[in-house]
Amino acid sequence: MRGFRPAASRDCLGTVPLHPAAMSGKSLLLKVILLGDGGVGKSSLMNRYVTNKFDSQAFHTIGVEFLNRDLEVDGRFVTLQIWDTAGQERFKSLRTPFYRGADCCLLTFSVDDRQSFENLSNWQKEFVYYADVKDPEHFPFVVLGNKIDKLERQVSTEEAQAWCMENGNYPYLETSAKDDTNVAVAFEEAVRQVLAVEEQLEHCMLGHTIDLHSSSKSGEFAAALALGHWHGLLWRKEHALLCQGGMQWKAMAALTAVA
Ligand SMILES: Nc1nc2c(ncn2[C@@H]2O[C@H](COP(=O)(O)OP(=O)(O)OP(=O)(O)O)[C@@H](O)[C@H]2O)c(=O)[nH]1
Repeated sequence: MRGFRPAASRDCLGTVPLHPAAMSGKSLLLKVILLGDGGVGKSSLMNRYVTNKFDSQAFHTIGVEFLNRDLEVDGRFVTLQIWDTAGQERFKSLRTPFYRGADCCLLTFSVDDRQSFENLSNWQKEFVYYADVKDPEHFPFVVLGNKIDKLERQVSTEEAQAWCMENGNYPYLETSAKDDTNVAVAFEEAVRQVLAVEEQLEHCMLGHTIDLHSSSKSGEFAAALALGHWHGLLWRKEHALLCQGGMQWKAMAALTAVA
């Protein structure tokens, strides 16, 4: 039986030293959130990635906690703010208020725990509802099958990949926080997914800014699309306030001008 430790008392809350790019305000702050059943290894993945430590007797999380890590992905400097949540049902009311403003959701299960895999849909729905995601089809989810170091699996790679394909074509990665397998790759993939959405948004905004000055039908269509995106991307609003000179600021400024 594992013990409990209130998130607020965890001594690992905090940040690693910022990269110079982050300190100069050129780093993008991205909030990613780890969701999944209690015991699948969310805290272990976060701690492995940020502190490179693994605790075989990890405590259950109560509420939420977060750690920051700076990284560079495809030439972009990013400060990743990783939010670890309590997976146990009894802590639902403590974790859900923290979903809003997330840029990416890492849906996590354990490959040796079938129930945790079957609960992925519930986690996805809970996130969409409490994060108030207006456009779930385009929200960047990444699915992690953790504990692949364990010999007895209850979920095959093929089955997990099929679920990802059917539920939004999400990237799927198999990880082990214990062995440090694919942990960095998983968080980098989360960043890539967010950046891909950002690039689409920026591309879209550039197009709309030009078209809105036109009185043509295509201009009207572009305006409708722009406003559609505005509503679809309202979930980003709070996050934009947290960004440090990243793309969101530019995108939000453009959207405000359009609206
Ligand atoms: N073998 C193995 N054990 C792991 C791995 N990741 C985590 N564990 C163990 O699984 C147990 C649960 O890990 P946690 O990281 O606390 O799980 P969690 O998802 O954060 O759990 P909650 O805080 O209850 O939501 C701990 O005993 C960990 O040591 C892994 O990759 N392989």
